[in-house]
Amino acid sequence: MGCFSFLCRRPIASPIKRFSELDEELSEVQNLKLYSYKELRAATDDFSLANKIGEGGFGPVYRGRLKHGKDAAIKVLAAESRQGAREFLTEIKVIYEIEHENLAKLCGCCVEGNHRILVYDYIENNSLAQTLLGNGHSSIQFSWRTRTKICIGIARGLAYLHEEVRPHIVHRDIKASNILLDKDLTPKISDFGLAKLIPSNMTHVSTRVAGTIGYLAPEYAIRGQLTRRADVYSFGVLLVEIVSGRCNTNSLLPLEEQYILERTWDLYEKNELIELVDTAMYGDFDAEEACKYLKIGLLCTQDNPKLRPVMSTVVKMLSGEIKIDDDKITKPGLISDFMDLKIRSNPNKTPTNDPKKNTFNTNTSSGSDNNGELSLLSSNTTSQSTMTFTDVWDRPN
Ligand SMILES: Nc1ncnc2c1ncn2[C@@H]1O[C@H](COP(=O)(O)OP(=O)(O)OP(=O)(O)O)[C@@H](O)[C@H]1O
Repeated sequence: MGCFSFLCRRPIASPIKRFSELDEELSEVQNLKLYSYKELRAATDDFSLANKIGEGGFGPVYRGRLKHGKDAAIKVLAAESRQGAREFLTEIKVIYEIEHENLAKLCGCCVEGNHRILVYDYIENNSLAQTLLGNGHSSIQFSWRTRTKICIGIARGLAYLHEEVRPHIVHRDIKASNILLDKDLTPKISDFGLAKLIPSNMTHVSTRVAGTIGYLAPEYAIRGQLTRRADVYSFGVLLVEIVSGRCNTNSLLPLEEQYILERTWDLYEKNELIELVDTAMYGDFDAEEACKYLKIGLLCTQDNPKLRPVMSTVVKMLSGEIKIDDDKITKPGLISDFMDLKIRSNPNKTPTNDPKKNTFNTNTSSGSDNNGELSLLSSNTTSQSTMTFTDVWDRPN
């Protein structure tokens, strides 16, 4: 059995050089609210550990109170961040001045010396990864009604990005840790650092592949051809996670249950989809609607991207405005089928169910900054294991 590992080999450019090139682009963003480092330092009590609320691939995130009493989430680009200055700029260019009930609001940024900091509206109830999929570490009860509201909200946010904003925006990293919940549990899509703008005269863009294993559409992961249907695929995976209350991959389960899409398809074929619905609701849900949601998840993750519905249609399906045609569902696309690859954890590492730990990044274009190698980027939330990722992919005989 051939076995090879993909390590992070991205050369780390001098931050000053990277910043000066990108600052020029930043100056083109109109009406950008700039915060001083001093103000953000005061808001977070000198970036104290007590105010730290999380850590992603970008760097640490702090809760802070701004001058006028408004709470903010303050995301500091870490010097060693693998997402880096480019993602900082993308985030600003893509979502600054875009407002929608289901999108996290970027209020402004700080660009002083080597400091690069993003400032967002503070969203009270953490992410879906930390709450619904957080293995009981949250006191929030996700009733069936709450789940439907969350699914429809995310779908609306995506439909807005895909179909209403010009040029259209593909998020590229839709996943449970990028869906934040406000005080009313309204979902807010966050983290636009990987987003791409699709010019109106183009059906797709060819790009370096980035996203998270388990949510990546196979045709995008393999060929790097990005369309809005790649987000639809990721949404489909997320939808099944929300209904089932489990992560897309769980290596602690029996083999046939480990991968959520394989499991969903298997149950769909046996007409037993109800088995997948989260037992944490103790049977208190609308069974027909829950199975319909799972079928919509399957429609969104079909292997042929053209068969996946567009997000405005998904909104209508979820809200019952249009009926779904059961007979039209075809098998989900799985990266493992596509590449004949199975993903397994490094045997020396404790298996993880943390959906936040598998950010995938490969360059399909020539002249890449990592020589076209596949790499797995750590996006750990724990401070111990930042950027040391050595997962192994196995190629079966
Ligand atoms: N606007 C916000 N309001 C409240 N908390 C936030 C906000 N933005 C981020 N957070 C918190 O910070 C954590 C880290 O967020 P971040 O977007 O940097 O990384 P991530 O999505 O968890 O991981 P990755 O970088 O791999 O996508 C989130 O899980 C959340 O708990």
